[in-house]
Amino acid sequence: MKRISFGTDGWRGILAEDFTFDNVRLVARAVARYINAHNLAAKGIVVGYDNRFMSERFASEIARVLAEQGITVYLTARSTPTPVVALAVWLQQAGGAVMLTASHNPPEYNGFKFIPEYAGPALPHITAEIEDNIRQLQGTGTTGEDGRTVSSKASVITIDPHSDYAEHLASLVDLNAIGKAGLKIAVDPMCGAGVGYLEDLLTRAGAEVVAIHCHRDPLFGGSLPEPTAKSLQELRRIVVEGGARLGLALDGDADRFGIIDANGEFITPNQFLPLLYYHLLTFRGLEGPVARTVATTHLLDRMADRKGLKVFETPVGFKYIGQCILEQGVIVGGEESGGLSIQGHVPEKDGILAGLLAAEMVAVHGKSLTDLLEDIAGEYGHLYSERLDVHTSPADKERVLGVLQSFMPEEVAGRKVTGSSSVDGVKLLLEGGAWLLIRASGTEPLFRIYVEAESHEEIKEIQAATRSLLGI
Ligand SMILES: O=P(O)(O)OC[C@H]1O[C@H](O)[C@H](O)[C@@H](O)[C@@H]1O
Repeated sequence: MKRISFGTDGWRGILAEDFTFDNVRLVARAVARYINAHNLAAKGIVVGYDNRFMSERFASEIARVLAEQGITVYLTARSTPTPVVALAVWLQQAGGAVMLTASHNPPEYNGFKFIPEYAGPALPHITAEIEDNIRQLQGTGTTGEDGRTVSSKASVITIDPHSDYAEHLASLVDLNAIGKAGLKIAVDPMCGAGVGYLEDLLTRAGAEVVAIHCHRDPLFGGSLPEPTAKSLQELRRIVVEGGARLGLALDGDADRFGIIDANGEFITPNQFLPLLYYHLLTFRGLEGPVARTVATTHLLDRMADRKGLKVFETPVGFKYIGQCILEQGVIVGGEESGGLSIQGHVPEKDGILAGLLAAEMVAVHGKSLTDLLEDIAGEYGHLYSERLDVHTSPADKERVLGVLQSFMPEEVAGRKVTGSSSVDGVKLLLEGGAWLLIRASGTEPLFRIYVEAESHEEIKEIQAATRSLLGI
């Protein structure tokens, strides 16, 4: 059996292979120990789940195990997005949450996220404590207990935070403007836990909504519940043929966003984050720093620099961005993989919020996102970015990790290395404003090579040179 560990965002495993009832009970016991050790049992814990195979059964088993350990459980009445479960921690003033989801992974996976009391993804010292608890429980042989004979010491209360969440979002987004603009918007929740959320909020705002993939399908129609350009072809077609002003998509647990503009172009997170920061600074008149991961566009830095504002650069993982939202007063924080949140919201990424903000921007500026991008390029110049995911064999992975330990070339593709960072993986800043980052993914068995430069040609050259330097 594979060692149970929490990666970039939670423990993920293949159903029936690693993700078994025994293991889920074990991890739930480990979380219970954490909650009890920190005197949070009386505050209770929220348990939510996505639309994956048997997620509801896993969730009720977790609820049972936690209640047996004397912890009050707030179990969601139906599948619920990760950001809604995070908000429920605030609403219930709970001691944390467990969210059953493998996010955008293939259908054969399920996963277990722990959201502590602060309502964002768990920081490494917290997941390390839970992992220690797992090892201790394994050591005492209590691993696979099914505990059915023990009676619950605490109650399991059913909750449905949908309407409170909708109300909260209405305080963060200008729904009136969306309604007034009479936008037609196509929505694709990709059969995930976000089904019903964007459709409901946009319809209530007064937009005309066309929605696809609004039913539960644990196989996600044969593709991945990941809102990328590749997987949003159908949404793209509906936007273009149906004359919609936007296409908005979510991943399997609705914490990530995917956006299609009126002309059918996929707006990457690295394009959307600067658009949003620009909107908040100029239109909403907010003034405050921004947080981005080390893998996310430096266009944000250009905007912040112009206003003398700070940029927080974090390792990959929204857990770090969430902390900047909580502690550094950033007005927006996000990452290239499609996560963002803003001041006033939970420090958890929220694809529903991101989609609504995109609609607000189109409504209030009266322009498409592509046109707004051109406006920004006029002021701050063009920056393009691309990520290459490179699979390696386990042996090659070790070799590449070894090479990366002292990877400091003087130049890459004929461009001098002018600076470096080891916040996460190896990041090299190149003359002329380009940069590259190589790191091992914490959620998939591969390396990611991220490059940002002023042209696509430059990106290709830097990618090729990096691959040949690393031999991958
Ligand atoms: O690059 P990885 O380590 O695979 O992480 C990619 C992404 O995985 C999850 O979705 C996390 O929630 C994100 O914060 C992270 O950016």
